[in-house]
Amino acid sequence: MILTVDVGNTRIKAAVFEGNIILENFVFEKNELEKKIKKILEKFQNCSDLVVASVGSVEKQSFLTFENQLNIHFLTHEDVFPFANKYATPKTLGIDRMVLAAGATLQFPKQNRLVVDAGTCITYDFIDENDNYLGGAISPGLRLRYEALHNYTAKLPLLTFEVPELYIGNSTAQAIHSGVVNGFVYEIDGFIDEYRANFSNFIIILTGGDAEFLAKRLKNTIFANSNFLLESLNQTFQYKIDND
Ligand SMILES: Nc1ncnc2c1ncn2[C@@H]1O[C@H](COP(=O)(O)OP(=O)(O)OP(=O)(O)O)[C@@H](O)[C@H]1O
Ligand SMILES: CC(C)(CO)[C@@H](O)C(=O)NCCC(=O)O
Ligand SMILES: [K+]
Repeated sequence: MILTVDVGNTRIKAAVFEGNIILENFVFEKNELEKKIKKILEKFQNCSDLVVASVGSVEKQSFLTFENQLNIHFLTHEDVFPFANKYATPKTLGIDRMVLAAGATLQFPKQNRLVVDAGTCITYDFIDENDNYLGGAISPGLRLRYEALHNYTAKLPLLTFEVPELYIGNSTAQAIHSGVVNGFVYEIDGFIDEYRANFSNFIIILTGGDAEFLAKRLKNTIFANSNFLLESLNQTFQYKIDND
């Protein structure tokens, strides 16, 4: 059994795998990290390896208390990945994006792949059919957009996600919901259209905290899987074992 941990900028997600099957999913806050992992390992005593991708402030040290229970793999740029990294600044590429790209490369061989991760930030990652990672885009995620409008103005309230009734928002609240939620959907559809116009033989994978909502709203049809990063962590680890 493998315990995979995704430390995002907002929260931590984890899953226990037996082969390719998820036995259980977990979501928790950073300050609960040690307590929660301890609990997971009490329940799943056959876990042999812990695989972590962290883009948050959690460092490798936070996992070392579990070192005598199982092997710790804190993924970095030094690990082996199944694609050629053509990013101009490969060392600053987020480890979550590298893991997503690895999952896309391994799961969807010999085709162009676009991974859209709608989390704290929206990230777009493109790996071509020859397994070259080319880059993509980073933009503010849904909640970040609501927060930015409030934090950087005097008059805009902090609202939480609500599906707008209209695209012509007829009140402050409806205008904000329309701008944030419709803008978010239009952005993603716009990017997908652009990629589709330039590449054929093409798969789009959608994941992240807002994937479920998006899957219903996008005009483009896509492969949506909220667990794609955790599944990709499991696959990246298997790949590392086979190729190290
Ligand atoms: N309970 C929740 N807490 C925070 N965000 C949530 C929650 N449920 C859904 N979301 C949505 O998920 C988005 C954050 O996504 P996610 O949890 O994947 O971010 P994250 O933990 O920072 O991960 P990553 O850094 O990998 O994007 C927010 O925009 C928000 O709309
Ligand atoms: C963009 C985020 C915050 C998304 O989680 C993460 O991948 C990150 O911190 N990336 C570093 C910058 C880059 O990927 O080029
Ligand atoms: K993200």
